[in-house]
Amino acid sequence: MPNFISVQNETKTYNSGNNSVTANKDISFNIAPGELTIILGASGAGKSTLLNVLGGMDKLTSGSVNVNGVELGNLDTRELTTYRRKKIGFVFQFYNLVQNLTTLENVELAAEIADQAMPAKDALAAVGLENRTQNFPAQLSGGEQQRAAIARAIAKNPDLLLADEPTGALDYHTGKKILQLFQDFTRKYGKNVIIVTHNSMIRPMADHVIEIADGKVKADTHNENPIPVDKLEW
Ligand SMILES: Nc1ncnc2c1ncn2[C@@H]1O[C@H](COP(=O)(O)OP(=O)(O)OP(=O)(O)O)[C@@H](O)[C@H]1O
Repeated sequence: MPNFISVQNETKTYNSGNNSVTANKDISFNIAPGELTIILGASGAGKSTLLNVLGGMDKLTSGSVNVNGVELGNLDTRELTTYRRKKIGFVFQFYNLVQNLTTLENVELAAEIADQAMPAKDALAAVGLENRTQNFPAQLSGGEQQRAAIARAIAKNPDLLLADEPTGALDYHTGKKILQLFQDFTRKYGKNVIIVTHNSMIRPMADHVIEIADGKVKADTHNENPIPVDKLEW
């Protein structure tokens, strides 16, 4: 089976004034279609940089990053914007919902920019928020806001769902329910999810674990039998 993602010698250097930081150094790995992947590493290891490159929010400095046949290094800024809008769903640690729009409107807004969007109400039902569609983000708990953010991401019907520390602001039980949604999403739709985290305790839930340290790949392993999130303890 061809790879869904192929990263070869990806390097990302940030230059500001006289300073330059190489956040990703010669990173290489492959991801198969339908995999739930965890990118694991300590703070500052370069995880968010890698996720931002995969999601088209940042341009790689050198190497090659191919996502579902799209060679990201060949895209200009406009093409990268189209890629980001149409192909990728994002979930962030602090939800990033638009505060003056209702839950439903937040999801509709994202669905509008995608080509094959799912109805916003269906996406909200998939995350168990069908009864909160008219509430504003401030009227929802943290866990509910993250559900809304996941609904917003999956409503785009993306090729790839990227989540950066999606449980970082949530308590243990709420965080677990959110992780369950990601696992359900991959299993139900056969789509790829990549979760970036520093929490190594959740690694058994993934099909594939890529460990990053000091901007490099430290380990690249697969779980033969990933554990359902409800069986996971940490
Ligand atoms: N836009 C930027 N400009 C300059 N340096 C940056 C930028 N983004 C990240 N860096 C630097 O790149 C390195 C890796 O950062 P990155 O955010 O990718 O790490 P991380 O593993 O996601 O860390 P954390 O878990 O704390 O978010 C750090 O030294 C960081 O300061």
